[in-house]
Amino acid sequence: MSPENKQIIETSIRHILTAVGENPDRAGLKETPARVARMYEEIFSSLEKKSFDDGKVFDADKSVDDEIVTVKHVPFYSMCEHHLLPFFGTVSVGYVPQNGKIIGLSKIPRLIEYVAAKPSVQEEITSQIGKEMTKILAPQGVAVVITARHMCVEMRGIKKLNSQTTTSYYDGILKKDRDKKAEFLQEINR
Ligand SMILES: Nc1nc2c(ncn2[C@@H]2O[C@H](COP(=O)(O)OP(=O)(O)OP(=O)(O)O)[C@@H](O)[C@H]2O)c(=O)[nH]1
Ligand SMILES: [Zn+2]
Repeated sequence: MSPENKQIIETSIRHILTAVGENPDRAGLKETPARVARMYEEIFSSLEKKSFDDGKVFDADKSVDDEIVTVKHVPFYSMCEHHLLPFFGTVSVGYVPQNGKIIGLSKIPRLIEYVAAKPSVQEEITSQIGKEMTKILAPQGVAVVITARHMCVEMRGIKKLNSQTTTSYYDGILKKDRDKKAEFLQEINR
């Protein structure tokens, strides 16, 4: 983020603090605008990256095409685009390789972090992760299941504490083949 844009955030946070009735110059708040600017740079970092460029792919033996690769319950944090409050939970990603192409296992959590690091809604990050997996690997099939808690639902408004939202995206063989889909779901629910 450019120094100019960080300065804009700092000034805006000062305005917000004043508008809600706070004194932005009191000791506890003095550093807050700069802190918030640094935080936004971090949690919205993917807005400055045009695309995900860290999906290392390996060529493995073709027999891997008979497997379902599942990386499950990866924690994530994002910010809802309606209220700029956090929503967070876990993501499980499964795919069936094609032509022996497999992705480095750490790259799936990296992809999740990339997709989540911007204002968003849960449904969109679910399908974006699935579509990125397809772009990187051209697998026979992909599945993404996200379960999350939304602070905008829990701490304000309707105030439904501990409620959870689940979203899922299926493509290819994991959409069409009931047995494969059931195997994936059994694995993530085990
Ligand atoms: N579908 C979906 N909705 C979301 C997500 N995050 C927040 N929302 C919802 O976005 C909606 C925004 O509704 P509005 O009526 O414009 O805003 P609001 O007056 O603050 O709504 P309430 O939260 O009902 O008080 C709310 O129903 C939120 O629960 C998300 O990831 N997906
Ligand atoms: Zn919200």
